[in-house]
Amino acid sequence: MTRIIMHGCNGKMGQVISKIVEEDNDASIVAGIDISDHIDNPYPVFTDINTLDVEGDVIIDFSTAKAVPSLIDYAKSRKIPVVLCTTGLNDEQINLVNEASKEIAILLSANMSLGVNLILNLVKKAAQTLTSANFDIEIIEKHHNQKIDAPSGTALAIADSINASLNNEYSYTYDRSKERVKRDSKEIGIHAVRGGTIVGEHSIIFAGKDEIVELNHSALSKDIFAVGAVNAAKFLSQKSEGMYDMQNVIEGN
Ligand SMILES: NC(=O)c1ccc[n+]([C@@H]2O[C@H](COP(=O)([O-])OP(=O)(O)OC[C@H]3O[C@@H](n4cnc5c(N)ncnc54)[C@H](O)[C@@H]3O)[C@@H](O)[C@H]2O)c1
Ligand SMILES: O=C(O)C1=N[C@H](C(=O)O)CCC1
Repeated sequence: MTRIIMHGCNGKMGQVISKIVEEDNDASIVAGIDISDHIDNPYPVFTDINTLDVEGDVIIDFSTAKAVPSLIDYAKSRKIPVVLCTTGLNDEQINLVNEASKEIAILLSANMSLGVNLILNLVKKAAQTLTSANFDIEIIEKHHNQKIDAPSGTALAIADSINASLNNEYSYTYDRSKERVKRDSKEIGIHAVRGGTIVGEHSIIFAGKDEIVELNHSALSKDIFAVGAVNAAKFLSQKSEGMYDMQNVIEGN
């Protein structure tokens, strides 16, 4: 039985995970943490992480980037692994996470779904083949109107995966309205759309002379992220210090 502490338990993802775990015989949520305590949960909820006195095997985090430093401090002090799913972390917060992974197990992933993690691999092959024939690369992501960060963590992870396969020679362009110039061949355009209840859509467009190759992923419910996060929590609860990602969970190593 994996004992989960749910950080951000009263948010949209925290509540989806709470439902998924209720039907899971191998996991339970033993405590939640949320600065907003307006929901009745079947586990105790703490509004301040430093008052949490319930033992757990792993923390799942879906909160906000600002909450990450105190979460990491707590996890280090208790030696608890963290599945970090919050997006929009700045460089300082990412450095903090990387440093902490020398002491505890951390799994950092902008997208917990199987499909997006497959796409992170597929884009590498597509980018290598198509850029050698001068194809341009653009990424469009669409999310609900409650999302704070833009572009999505997933769009950035896809761009990073492509760029790594191209010797990190590409730069990212987020806004074409500022300059009246043609696009550079070594750039990846990244564009965000926000509206309604769109769960999450990502399109990677490779546009060449007279042909276009497009890879698409559509999330039809938040359950796909929750299932991935619970699988990751079970996996990570058994691991010692280090930095992990969803590839480790999918491959079981
Ligand atoms: N990795 C993925 O697969 C994935 C999937 C969905 C969402 N996300 C990311 O997860 C994050 C949360 O998404 P959401 O849709 O659940 O957002 P949400 O706004 O519905 O929930 C966030 C929750 O965190 C709580 N919170 C804020 N500050 C806190 C603090 N200091 N301590 C504890 N709790 C705090 C809020 O009160 C809220 O209940 C976002 O960054 C989002 O981009 C990642
Ligand atoms: O709903 C969100 O917020 C999501 N955020 C992640 C991102 O920023 O990539 C993953 C998809 C859902």
